[in-house]
Amino acid sequence: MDAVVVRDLVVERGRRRVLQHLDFSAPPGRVTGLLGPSGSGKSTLMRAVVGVQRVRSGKVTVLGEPAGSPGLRTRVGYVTQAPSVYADLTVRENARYFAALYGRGAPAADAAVADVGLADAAHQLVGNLSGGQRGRASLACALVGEPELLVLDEPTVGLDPVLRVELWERFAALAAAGATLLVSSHVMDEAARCDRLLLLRDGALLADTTPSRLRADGRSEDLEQAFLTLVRASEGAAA
Ligand SMILES: Nc1ncnc2c1ncn2[C@@H]1O[C@H](COP(=O)(O)OP(=O)(O)OP(=O)(O)O)[C@@H](O)[C@H]1O
Repeated sequence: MDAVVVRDLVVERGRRRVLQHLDFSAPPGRVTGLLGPSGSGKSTLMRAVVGVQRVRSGKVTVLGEPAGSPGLRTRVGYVTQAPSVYADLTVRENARYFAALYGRGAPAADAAVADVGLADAAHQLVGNLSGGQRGRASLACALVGEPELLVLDEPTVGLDPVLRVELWERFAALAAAGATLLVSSHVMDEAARCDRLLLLRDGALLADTTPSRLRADGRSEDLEQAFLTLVRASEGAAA
C-alpha cells in the first residue's frame, strides 16, 4: 500500500489556485523528494498531506486514512520551515518533552538529539542557537516519535554542506528501516539523494520520476540542467 495517495488535488489560497489537479502516490520505505522553485506549491502540498490545508477538491490519503485523521496524529511527523521548539528549554529538554508526549523515554530523546548532530549542544537553550541548529532541534523532536511518515519542509536550509550530507544519510537510513519520507528542497543537488522525485512548477506536477530517469529524459548528468530541459520542453508544449 502506498504511504501517501493524492488524487486530483486542487488547493486555492487567497484567490489563487496554487495546486492544480495533482495526482501522485509515495511508496512506503522510500525518500520522495518534492522539488521546485520558490512559490511552486511545495509547502502547500505538504500541508495538505499532513491535513492542515483546506482543499478545494480532491482526496489525500495517508497511511490508509484521510489526511488529518486523529488516528494519524502519532504516525505522522511534520517539520515546517519555522522551527517549532520551545526557546526557553534546552535542546535535550525539548526532545525529552516531545518524547514524553509520544510515550517514549529519555534514551530515545537523547538518541534523536545525537542523530541530528546536536549532542554537543544538548544543554544549550534553544533560544541561544543558530537558525540551522534550531531547525535541527525541531527535526529531533519529530524524529523522537519514530513516525511512519515524516514530512520535512526544506530541512537542510541554512546548513553547511557536511551537515546536509549527514542529514540526507540519516533520511536514507530511516527509509531503509521502513519509514516513508516526503522531503522538500529547492536545491537540485539534493534531488540525487531521493528515491523518487516529484517536480512541481506553478502548482502542477511537471514530472513524477527518479533521479536516473530525470537525467535520461533531460539528457544531462546534471539534475539542475535536466530539470531546466524539462521545464523548457513543457513551456514549448504549452506554447
Ligand atoms: N497564506 C497564504 N495566502 C495566500 N497565498 C499564499 C499563502 N501562502 C502561500 N501562498 C501562495 O501559494 C503559492 C505556493 O506557496 P508555497 O509556500 O506552497 O510554495 P513553496 O514551493 O513551498 O515555496 P518556498 O520554497 O518559497 O517555501 C505561492 O504563490 C504563494 O504566494
